[in-house]
Amino acid sequence: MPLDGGKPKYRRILLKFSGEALIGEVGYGIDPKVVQQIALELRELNRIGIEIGLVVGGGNIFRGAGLAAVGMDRVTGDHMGMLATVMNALALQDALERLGIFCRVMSAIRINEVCEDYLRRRAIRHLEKGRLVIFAAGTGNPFFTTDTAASLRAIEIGAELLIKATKVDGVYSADPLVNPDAQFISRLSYDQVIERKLAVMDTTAIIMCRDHSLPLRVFDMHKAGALTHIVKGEDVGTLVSRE
Ligand SMILES: Nc1ncnc2c1ncn2[C@@H]1O[C@H](COP(=O)(O)OP(=O)(O)OP(=O)(O)O)[C@@H](O)[C@H]1O
Ligand SMILES: O=c1ccn([C@@H]2O[C@H](COP(=O)(O)O)[C@@H](O)[C@H]2O)c(=O)[nH]1
Repeated sequence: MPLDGGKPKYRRILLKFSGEALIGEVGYGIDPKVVQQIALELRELNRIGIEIGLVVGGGNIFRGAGLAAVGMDRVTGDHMGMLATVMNALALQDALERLGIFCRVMSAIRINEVCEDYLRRRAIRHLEKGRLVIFAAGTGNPFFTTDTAASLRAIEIGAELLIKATKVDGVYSADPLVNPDAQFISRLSYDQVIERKLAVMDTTAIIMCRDHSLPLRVFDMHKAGALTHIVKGEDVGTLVSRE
């Protein structure tokens, strides 16, 4: 969806996609149709000069906690989870490049034959040159999540907004996929998310956003055009900020 001449509100954003949402209709792994849809939306933002950092989860392939629950060493499981995010990042890079978008995957774990190492200054340089940067392998440390990696990278690169693209259309009073009576909430403070234990994003990530006054928007990644509306400053999904 074009911006119709409207000036974007944000110049640099960090977008976090759930890995699980990449499953789409294929049941496991990566649905090429979902990846293509995401790439098309990102092309529009890239075209109008928005600097885009991306973090993608790994829940469509492995999560360390899930592997530990069936007996695997937790750290090994987390390493597998981080490697899963690298695979997702490569799939997104491929789809973006096929649409003509310049893109770099930067990994928090060294895999030099596959992608670049994460270096903050180099990442910022890529963004300034109009390249989309996909931050892979989370924080590079076990016991963290890609939500926390997203808030960390957003703060490091000076993003003006952290956007969490997920399966639900915002933050609810309880998990809407579990509780059909959950109420949608359009605005919240960081402390309200923490005190009310609203589990849409992990607490470490919310605390980092709070401590660095980084606004967070949660929206449904399947809604076509929603990203463009967000970048224009429109009220899509839920905004978590200093109130
Ligand atoms: N209060 C709440 N409001 C909205 N969603 C909630 C809430 N509590 C829990 N959730 C759940 O949180 C999920 C958001 O997490 P999501 O699956 O997008 O990310 P993730 O777990 O970080 O990614 P991945 O799938 O890669 O592991 C939503 O799908 C929703 O079901
Ligand atoms: O900094 C990090 C980020 C992620 N992991 C591991 O990867 C998986 C997948 O990430 P999700 O955020 O759950 O999508 C996660 O479950 C961890 O096992 C990590 O160890 N460190």
